[in-house]
Amino acid sequence: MPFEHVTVLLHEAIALLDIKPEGTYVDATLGGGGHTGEILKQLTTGTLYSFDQDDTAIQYNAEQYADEIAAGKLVIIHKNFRTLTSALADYGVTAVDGIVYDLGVSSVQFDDGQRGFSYKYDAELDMRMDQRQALTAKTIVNEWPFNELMRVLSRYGEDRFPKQIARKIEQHRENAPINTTFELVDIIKEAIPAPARRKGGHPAKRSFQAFRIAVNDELGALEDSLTQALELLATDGKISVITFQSLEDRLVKQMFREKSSAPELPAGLPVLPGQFEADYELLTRKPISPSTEEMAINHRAESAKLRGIRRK
Ligand SMILES: C[S@@+](CC[C@H](N)C(=O)[O-])C[C@H]1O[C@@H](n2cnc3c(N)ncnc32)[C@H](O)[C@@H]1O
Repeated sequence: MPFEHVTVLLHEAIALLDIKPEGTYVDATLGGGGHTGEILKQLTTGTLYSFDQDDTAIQYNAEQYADEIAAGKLVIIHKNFRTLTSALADYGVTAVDGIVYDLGVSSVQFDDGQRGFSYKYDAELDMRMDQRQALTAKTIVNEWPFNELMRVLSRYGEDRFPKQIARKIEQHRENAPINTTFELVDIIKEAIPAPARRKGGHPAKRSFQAFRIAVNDELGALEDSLTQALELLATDGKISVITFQSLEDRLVKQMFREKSSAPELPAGLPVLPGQFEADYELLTRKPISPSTEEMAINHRAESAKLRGIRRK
């Protein structure tokens, strides 16, 4: 099956890394291998370590980049990127020159009717990026208590009706388990007041996003991984991150801002030059968005934002 994922901000994200041909790089989100391919083109004696937790992405790229893998130029790692430091240490890597993140799910995951990510296809409620993981959307929807459901819906979906949706889920699952995406869509539609149902896109969009983030602990994994990535950077090393929704973007923005701000000066003490400077600098004061041309040909690009940071 062809892996039909159109890479967003391909050149911009890699340009921010300013690749050294002999350097050590990480693609934290291999997917269809778009960013990986771009980095590989620029490496001579350097090495790229590419992570994905999804078996489909791993299999596809193992074939696509068989020559680079055989030559030792590319190492594919089938792990969650929250294990960044330990997974790289397994290969003797303790410092890197650049890391790229292109977050979320790929079009292949989203459009695979069997994976349960989309409200457009009827499937078992799954939503796992990592097929080896135990927790699925079905467990969350059927077993998590009302308060947890409400927290997930309001925090990760910024849903307008978290209480109503959580209540409706609770009522339905008392009678019979909620097994499929379409059953969940119907319950969400039932819970949302009629006038609101017609506004702001598909009524289940926000709730599906919320459950997907919870199943994959996307924000937790990102925070853990970025904390490690910042420490792994060598001097002049860079990170570029593409986000697709406001919660992720806020997290990246805050972490980068904190790292690139000078520590507070102790009152009254003499300060030596350079003593109280931040160790990192922002490469993007404002996030970079895709061009109107890119947005016109790829609707996934519409919400994308790219941020970068450099270790001094
Ligand atoms: C948007 S796609 C990346 C597309 C890729 N940059 C390209 O050009 O084809 C995101 C990929 O990252 C993977 N992914 C997301 N979160 C992950 C995590 N915490 N650990 C490992 N892989 C993750 C997903 O499985 C998916 O394949």
